[in-house]
Amino acid sequence: MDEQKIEYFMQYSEIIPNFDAFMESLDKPQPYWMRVNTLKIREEELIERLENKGFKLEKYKNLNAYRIIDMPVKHPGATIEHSLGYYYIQDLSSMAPVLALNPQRGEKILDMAAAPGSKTTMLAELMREGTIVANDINFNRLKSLGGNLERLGITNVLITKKDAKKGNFGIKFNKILLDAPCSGEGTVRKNPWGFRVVGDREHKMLARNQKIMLKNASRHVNNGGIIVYSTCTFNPWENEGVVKYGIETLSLEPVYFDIPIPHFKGVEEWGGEKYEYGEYYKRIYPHLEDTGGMFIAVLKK
Ligand SMILES: C[S@@+](CC[C@H](N)C(=O)[O-])C[C@H]1O[C@@H](n2cnc3c(N)ncnc32)[C@H](O)[C@@H]1O
Repeated sequence: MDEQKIEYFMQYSEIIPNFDAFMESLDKPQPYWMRVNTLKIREEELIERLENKGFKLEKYKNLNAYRIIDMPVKHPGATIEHSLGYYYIQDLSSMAPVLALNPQRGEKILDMAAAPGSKTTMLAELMREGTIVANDINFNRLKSLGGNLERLGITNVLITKKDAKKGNFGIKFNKILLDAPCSGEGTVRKNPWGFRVVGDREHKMLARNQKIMLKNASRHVNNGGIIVYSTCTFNPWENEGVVKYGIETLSLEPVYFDIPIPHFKGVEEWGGEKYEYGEYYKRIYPHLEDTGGMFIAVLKK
């Protein structure tokens, strides 16, 4: 990692537990993870097929998620099984917001910033039946989303192209996933060349937009319904700060939840701000399970 990035991540030395291990992990290439698409194939059948081809896979707990230890191809997407939609390449950390949302058969779910659809496709796979509205503002990313839905054989998703800050979706939902656009610090291992260091001003601007999106999410969820707010960044202004706004200004209620993926609780103080309810939030760090990073909170209306 170059000096600029080292200096950048040092701003989190007080809040990220076992910080040396965290910094070391950022320098290591991130292993690939995959999720079996049981809408198209049985888990055992796919694993047998891939292992016969020379893949070495490690199942993760009772999830249909696997760490790819070794593979006979340069990229895990370069197989016929992938083209057939039998599996989806998705980091374990990115599965956590969907597990927190806990989709159920028959629900109406809005995925407000959905493309390219890692979480939408996982929602569809877990809920089997029901309706998902998958929204994004970026046309090219929406095309990838459409391609992924088609490849995975998912037919219960409506795609919309609205601004999550102000778009009106016409109906209310039982559950909303707001996987918000963020500074993406948790993707630095996956994309070391694409990762851009940003300053306080940009973090604050992102947080402002995230709050506006959360407000729009709150307008679209039924009373008693839940919003899962997630980002793939570590910055507390974009995480605990946005959720604090949801609790104090939008009258949302934090909900305790659990996920089978190692994590730490939310931050209580950083950058001149104090935050309550840390124990309600999950922070997934790269040095815990050799993944990317993720923040997740569940809020009830
Ligand atoms: C973190 S990514 C979403 C990843 C996606 N949930 C997944 O798991 O595949 C954030 C997304 O927000 C979208 N976005 C940015 N600004 C937006 C806006 N104003 N309204 C809707 N989507 C927006 C971006 O195009 C991007 O696809």
